[in-house]
Amino acid sequence: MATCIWRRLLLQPVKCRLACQRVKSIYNGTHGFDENEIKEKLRHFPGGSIDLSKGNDGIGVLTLNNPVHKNAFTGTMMIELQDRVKELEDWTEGRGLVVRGAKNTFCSGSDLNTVKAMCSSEEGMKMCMFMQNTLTRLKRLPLISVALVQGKALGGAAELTTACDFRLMTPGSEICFVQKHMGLVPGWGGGARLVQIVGGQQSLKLLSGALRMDPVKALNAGLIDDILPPDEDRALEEAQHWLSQYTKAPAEVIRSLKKVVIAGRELPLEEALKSEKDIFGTLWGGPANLQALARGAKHK
Ligand SMILES: CC[C@@H](C(=O)O)C(=O)SCCNC(=O)CCNC(=O)[C@H](O)C(C)(C)COP(=O)(O)OP(=O)(O)OC[C@H]1O[C@@H](n2cnc3c(N)ncnc32)[C@H](O)[C@@H]1OP(=O)(O)O
Repeated sequence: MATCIWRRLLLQPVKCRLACQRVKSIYNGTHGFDENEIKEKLRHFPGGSIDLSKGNDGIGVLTLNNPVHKNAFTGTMMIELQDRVKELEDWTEGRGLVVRGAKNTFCSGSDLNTVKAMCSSEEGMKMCMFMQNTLTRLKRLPLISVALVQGKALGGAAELTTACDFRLMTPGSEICFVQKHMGLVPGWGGGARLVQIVGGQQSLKLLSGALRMDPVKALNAGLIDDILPPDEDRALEEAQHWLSQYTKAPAEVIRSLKKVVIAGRELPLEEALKSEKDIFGTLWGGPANLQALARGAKHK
């Protein structure tokens, strides 16, 4: 289906096509998915918040905030996550994003009270489609995102980390796909994304063993990109510093680079190549390009 949407977009004129890349959800009415219906249900399970701060430097910080329950996702937090992702889609100055949990822990997955109250297969599927839509949009944001894992990232939270471009862990933290222990498989798209990140063999081990991945194991498995120094209170600063090596350039350049990678990741080769050409065309002869030429940049 995603390929179908991309195909349709690629038949449109360049300007419109690039604008339309914002249509990024997987499920809609044609799949029998009624977003308003599931949102109405999720509203019955309130608590916590998803906070977004957007820095003047183009770096955002998205905080899962429900520390009394280890930042577990309540129903309203799922809705708020979607709202914040929409806000980020409209943030044209954005270049980077850190996703983290409040109070030095990451997130313990879905709120178990919400899970217990929505235990029919039909309700589970609707929640799963809602979260897949949101996390797919998060992964497709035209900015570079990094999950900062302090403390535990369990179940749905482990899936959330895979919806970021990069993952960082602090010493003592843990990522664990506990779904097997809950009699489940990943449902927020984390299974498919995990395979893209670490490959099929490693994914099978991580999921079927519900392996508890400490930072060293996670780094060796290719699940994370780095381990931060052991100063919990400076972790956000360290993550922002780490991210800055990938975001130091004009916003339009970073955002275009991410779009090229999304196309390469998601489209058949010929379509990805055409998309790359279109994106290239938006930068060639533009301000950043002309300034670099005027500077006579050397890449020693
Ligand atoms: C797998 C499916 C997936 C989905 O697709 O939706 C899910 O994500 S289901 C959720 C999977 N996660 C869990 O099962 C986590 C269960 N919790 C734990 O294992 C532990 O609480 C912990 C996260 C390892 C933390 O342990 P500890 O440091 O010892 O703290 P407490 O256990 O005392 O927790 C403090 C407080 O927080 C409540 N809590 C923790 N996680 C959740 C949660 N996911 N939902 C609701 N509440 C949660 C915990 O019950 C404590 O509350 P109080 O007892 O009221 O103090």
